[in-house]
Amino acid sequence: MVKIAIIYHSKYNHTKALADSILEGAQSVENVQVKIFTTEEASKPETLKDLTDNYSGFIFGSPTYFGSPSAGFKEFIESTSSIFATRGWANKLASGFTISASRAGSKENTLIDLVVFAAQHGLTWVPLNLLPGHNSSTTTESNNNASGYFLGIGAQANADQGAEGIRQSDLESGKHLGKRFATFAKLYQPVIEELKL
Ligand SMILES: Cc1cc2nc3c(=O)[nH]c(=O)nc-3n(C[C@H](O)[C@H](O)[C@H](O)COP(=O)(O)O)c2cc1C
Repeated sequence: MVKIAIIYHSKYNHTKALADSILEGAQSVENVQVKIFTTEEASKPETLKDLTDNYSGFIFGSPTYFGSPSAGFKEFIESTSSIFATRGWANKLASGFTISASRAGSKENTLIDLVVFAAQHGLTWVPLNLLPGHNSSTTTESNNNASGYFLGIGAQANADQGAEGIRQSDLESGKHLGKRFATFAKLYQPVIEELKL
């Protein structure tokens, strides 16, 4: 069974809600097992070993704090140093998502940081592949990928609300990414096996 993991950090549950929507999309794909981890859980040595030995791909999620991944997510990044050194994640798949209060809010920078993290591990990045949803006089924020990101999901949540303040269209984008990533992981599995060190 192909296994994928969603690994996220969230202080106020916005990133968590987005992670849950990705989980829902990924679970709709047969013969793929998907598990969700907080960065705290994922950083434990035994979990890192399990992720390295048994998983084919990771979807990374962090809120955008001051235009970059949160300190919690960065701690997770740094906990993977020994895997980096032994190329334990090389040729597996990765994708990513972030959320912030502003429509833009410097989210692109967070996504780029996630791509660089993945590239340093030799992970192969799966982009969102949704057209920008809200870029004309006839579109609204209720269209998927309303903020028009390409690398991954750049979602928006109102600063004065909990998970109910997240755009529904972003949660739909989450389901899209989960389903797309799980499908990729299933089809890509022979490549991962072929390229195993
Ligand atoms: C320390 C801190 C820094 C933040 N920096 C940004 C930012 O750079 N851009 C932005 O649009 N929102 C920013 N926000 C708002 C958060 O990105 C937003 O509330 C997000 O949805 C929180 O996700 P979480 O509930 O998963 O922690 C910041 C919030 C905090 C607490």
